[in-house]
Amino acid sequence: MAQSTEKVTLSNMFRFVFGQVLNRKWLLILNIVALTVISLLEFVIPQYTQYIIDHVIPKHDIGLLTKVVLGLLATAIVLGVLSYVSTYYMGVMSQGAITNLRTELYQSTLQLDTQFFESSKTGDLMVRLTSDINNLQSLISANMLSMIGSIITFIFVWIYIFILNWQMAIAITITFPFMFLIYRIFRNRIHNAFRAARASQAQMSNQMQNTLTQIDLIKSYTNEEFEEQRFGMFANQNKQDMIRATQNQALFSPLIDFVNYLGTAIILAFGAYFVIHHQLTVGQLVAYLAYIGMLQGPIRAFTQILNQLQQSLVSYGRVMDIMALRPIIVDQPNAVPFPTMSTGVQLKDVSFTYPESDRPSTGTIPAAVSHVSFNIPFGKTTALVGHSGSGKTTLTKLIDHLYNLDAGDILFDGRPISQIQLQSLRENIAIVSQDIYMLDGSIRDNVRYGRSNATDDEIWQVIEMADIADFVHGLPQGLDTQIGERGVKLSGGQKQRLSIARALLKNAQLVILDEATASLDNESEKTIQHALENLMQSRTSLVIAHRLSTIHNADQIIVMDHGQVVERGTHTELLVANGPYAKLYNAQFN
Ligand SMILES: Nc1ncnc2c1ncn2[C@@H]1O[C@H](COP(=O)(O)OP(=O)(O)OP(=O)(O)O)[C@@H](O)[C@H]1O
Repeated sequence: MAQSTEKVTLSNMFRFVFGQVLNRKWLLILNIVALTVISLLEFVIPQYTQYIIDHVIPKHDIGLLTKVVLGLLATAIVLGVLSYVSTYYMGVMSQGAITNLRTELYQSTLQLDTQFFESSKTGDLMVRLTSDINNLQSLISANMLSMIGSIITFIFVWIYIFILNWQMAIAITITFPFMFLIYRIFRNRIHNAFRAARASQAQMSNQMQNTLTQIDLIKSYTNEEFEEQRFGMFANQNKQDMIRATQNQALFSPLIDFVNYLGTAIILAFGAYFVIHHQLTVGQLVAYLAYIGMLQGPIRAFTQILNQLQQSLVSYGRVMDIMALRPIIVDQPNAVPFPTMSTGVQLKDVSFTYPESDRPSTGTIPAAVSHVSFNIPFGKTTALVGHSGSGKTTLTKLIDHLYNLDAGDILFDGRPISQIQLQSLRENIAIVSQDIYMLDGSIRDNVRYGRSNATDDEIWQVIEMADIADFVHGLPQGLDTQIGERGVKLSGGQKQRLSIARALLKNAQLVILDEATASLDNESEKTIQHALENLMQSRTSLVIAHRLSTIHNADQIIVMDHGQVVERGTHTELLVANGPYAKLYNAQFN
């Protein structure tokens, strides 16, 4: 997987998030205008009070009082309307931006190579796609936009106090580096604490995900308590990480306040000195202190927002970890569609070792397949047998181009796999494995996943061929019957036949059966065998089987051991040769 090297910095994060808002720039402008007018109106409202106290009451002018009160109410109404407009459109803007981001992240995740998914944890990915993206959403909020105003105020006031009294301005400016230092120290500490908290949240989410999908296993081994403890451990870790973050936040604000008070004390000391020496009037000192207060306001607001920024920054880093990845397996510029086969598939000296990231941390793993050569002749059935771990499934993944080869080549009618368009390749290969995936939906949805534009007639045709038509006819809602997440309402054999119907609908040129009947008993296997024969009929097929009884009739049998081909021939030839195949066979039947 190729990785880009964009840094996780505040400016990159803002560019990334606000990049999503720029295509709605009128909404952004509307919001900034609304927020500015709201601030102005909020400033005006106390002026009404002041006016009534200072001018209306002394004059006993009831007419003026009515006007001023009506003016106050009118201002309040405008304020309310603007506040509604700004909150509503801010929501529209941030939801739109976040939906875009989430969709973009989802799309780029789906594009990634199999290797990425085999080495990632689902729970962690879920957290990145949901709550990490939500954390970015808070960047597009009224608080964040009002920060822009605060920064402008800060700059103006700072320049203004220099003009008023440069000595005191320098004195107050001396406190800024301390604030900056505190900010730097706590920024890292809060950032690290939040990063740890996100990681432990991902572990919690993984644990939940695993438990919910393996609930039968947990119940049958009565491991509820064990899983509860494991979850408790992750939840506790998350609690501690969050407490650490809170502790740092709690320390950070008072420290910044202290430096602020230090500044005020310095101004009071200097100011009083200047007043005593008649270099400053009392009124000027009071005004100066008021301006210092205006300087400190944005700093305090910023320190509060820092917490949010750090959370968002951690999430941004986690989102970018995925956004920055690019799939390695992509179409070459000269790639062509899958050929209409007439000779078959040829594996030539194929070698492959799983990438470093997929391996267990201890021990070295040898090549999963090494120097494998054989043909899968057109229209014939080739069987692949061998001990567990001998590399059979790996070969099917290589044929489906889920991984790049380390060496050698796989040719489809003489055309190298690297020169065939990925989508076209996978459209022309149907894989039925023992892991049956049923979608949350109807029988029709599940079968039609093989070809999205198939008609009901075509669906019935493949259901017929997969020997499951009687069952589907017997259901009250026929094709519309919901089979629920992971097809819980169907037996293993029924699910397998539906997956065969799906593969039949795909009408692929090459069919791969990877232990397709391994999880079924002998009886079910016999009924499915017929469906499988229909699937393989007049197609080029590769069949992996542990139960050797199922591949007697294969046109050729390839025997694998430790990633290498050790024998090949028909069932009869291999029995006569009395080699590894005969050993496997005798072990099963004697
Ligand atoms: N995703 C993976 N990452 C790392 N190593 C893997 C991965 N999948 C398989 N392996 C290793 O590659 C080797 C070949 O595995 P493979 O699944 O191809 O064997 P197999 O013959 O299909 O086994 P079985 O009959 O048990 O399904 C094994 O040593 C296995 O541990």
